[in-house]
Amino acid sequence: MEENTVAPAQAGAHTEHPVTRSMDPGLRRDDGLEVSSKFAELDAVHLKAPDGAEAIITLYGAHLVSWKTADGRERMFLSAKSALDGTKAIRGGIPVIFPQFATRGAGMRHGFARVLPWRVTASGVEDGAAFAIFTLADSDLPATVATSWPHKFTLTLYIVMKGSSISMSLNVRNDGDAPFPFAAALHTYHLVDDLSAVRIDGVQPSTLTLGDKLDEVFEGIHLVTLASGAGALRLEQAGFTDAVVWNPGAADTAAMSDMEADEYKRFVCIEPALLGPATLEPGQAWHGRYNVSCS
Ligand SMILES: O=P(O)(O)OC[C@H]1O[C@H](O)[C@H](O)[C@@H](O)[C@@H]1O
Repeated sequence: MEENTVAPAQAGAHTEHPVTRSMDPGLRRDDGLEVSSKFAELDAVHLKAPDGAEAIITLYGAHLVSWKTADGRERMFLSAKSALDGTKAIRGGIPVIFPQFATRGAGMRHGFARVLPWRVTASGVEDGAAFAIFTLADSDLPATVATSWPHKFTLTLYIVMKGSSISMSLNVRNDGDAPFPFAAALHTYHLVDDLSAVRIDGVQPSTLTLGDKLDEVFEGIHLVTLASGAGALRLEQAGFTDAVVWNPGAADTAAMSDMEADEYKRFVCIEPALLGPATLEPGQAWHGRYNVSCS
């Protein structure tokens, strides 16, 4: 199985997902695999590594809503007012953004992947790490969505974690006979003690700090460090060429129905992204990789 690190992306490669190739044939998979738990009203997979690290991923959006490192510390922000019933995108954790980023296109804001139920196709423990694989394909789309985005594709999200690290790999494959454009991101809401103490390095020549609202795209990103009262995080990305740093600040938060007034002080989004849009040729696949390590 892949190590808990980010390997270089292979844009345009035809390779199968590394875990799918090496998966123990004895593991439960496809329709033999049981969804292990509920998170509020949503079906979810609860990953537990032997060292105590834990993660919860809802099938709705293949959305990681909680990640606790082996020391028991929660690392993800999740709004107390977030919808958790499948009627609206979850506010916090790691939304999967595909095939459109924000309003950069004519489709659904931030795409449909975060608001549709995915399938879990494998999960288990291997080499001391807990992992799960989630899939969404064109055949899973409701007719209204399929009509507005009429392309044959398979999205695969692989999550593996142990100790103080988590790795995610988002793969997009074009299963059709015509090229399609897409954007993708892992819209990570990092939990912090105090937004004003946040220091971000690796996105611009100087350290980036946030006082209030910020919504900025940085290009050519590989390694970002996030320091805050909650410790330091090392964020590595490959395939995702951009990083979006976002916090709504006080005024925008007040206007949001799914956030408490003060909650903006407790997170910063640093989102590995391929804003492109990139074009994927028939039969080709794109791989975006992301690793978060805490110290
Ligand atoms: O409210 P959402 O649709 O979840 O979007 C939340 C935010 O996502 C990204 O960070 C964008 O850059 C922001 O402009 C947007 O406000």
